[in-house]
Amino acid sequence: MTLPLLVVTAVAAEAEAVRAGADPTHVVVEPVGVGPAAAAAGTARLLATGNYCAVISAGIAGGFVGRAPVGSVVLGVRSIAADLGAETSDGFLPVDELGFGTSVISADPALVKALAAELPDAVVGDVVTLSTVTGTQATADRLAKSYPQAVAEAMEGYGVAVAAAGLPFAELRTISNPIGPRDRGAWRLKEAFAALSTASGRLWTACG
Ligand SMILES: O=C(O)c1cccc(C(=O)CC[C@H]2O[C@@H](n3cnc4c(=O)[nH]cnc43)[C@H](O)[C@@H]2O)c1
Repeated sequence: MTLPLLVVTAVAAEAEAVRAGADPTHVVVEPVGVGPAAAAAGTARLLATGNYCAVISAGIAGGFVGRAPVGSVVLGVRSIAADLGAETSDGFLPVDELGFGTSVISADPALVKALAAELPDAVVGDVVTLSTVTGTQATADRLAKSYPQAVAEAMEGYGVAVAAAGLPFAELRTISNPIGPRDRGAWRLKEAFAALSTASGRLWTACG
C-alpha cells in the first residue's frame, strides 16, 4: 500500500482548510507552528514517528505583485531562506556566499510535476521563506529584485524542506495578500482558505 502524504501547515486554520479538501485515507495534515524553526522542529518530529511518501509545506502566503494575485494557487519549485545570511553596507549576503551551506532547497521534480498536472492554474515559481512578514514597499521591492523567480513569500517552507532531509518535498500556497506595506485588514483569508481547500482535493495523487 502507498504511504500517506504528510502536509504540514503553520496554524490550525490552515490545517482545517487542507483537511476540508484532502482525502484522509491518503493525506495526513498537521499544524506545526509559525516560522521556519517551528516548522523544521515539528516536521522532524512527525517524520521521526511516522512513515510518509512525501512532505508538503502548505498554507496561505503573500504574493509578489504582478506574479501571484490574491486567491491564486502557488506551487513552489524552490524554497529559499531569504533572510538567512549577513547584512553588509552593500546589502544582504545569503548564507551561500558566506560559505555556510545553502539558502535554496529545490522541491522534488517528480512531485512538482505530479502536482502541476493536478493544479493546471497554479503559478509555478520560487517561494521565499522569511521569519518576518514583509511590511514595507522598500522590502517588497528589494525581495522582488533579489529573487526574480519568486512568486510568493511565507514563513515555513525552507524549514520544512530542511527537515524533509531527502524525502520528496514541495510547497503549496494560496495567496491571501499582496507583499507590500502592512495592511492586515486587507488579507483575504476566506478566499485563500477556500482556494487551499480546493487545491488540497488534488493532493491524493501526489504519491502515485
Ligand atoms: O488572523 C487570522 O484570522 C489568521 C487565521 C489564520 C492564519 C493566519 C495567519 O496569519 C497565518 C500565518 C501564516 O501565513 C503565511 N503568510 C501569509 N501571508 C504572508 C506574507 O505576506 N508574508 C509571509 N507569510 C505570510 C505565513 O506562512 C504564516 O505562517 C491568520
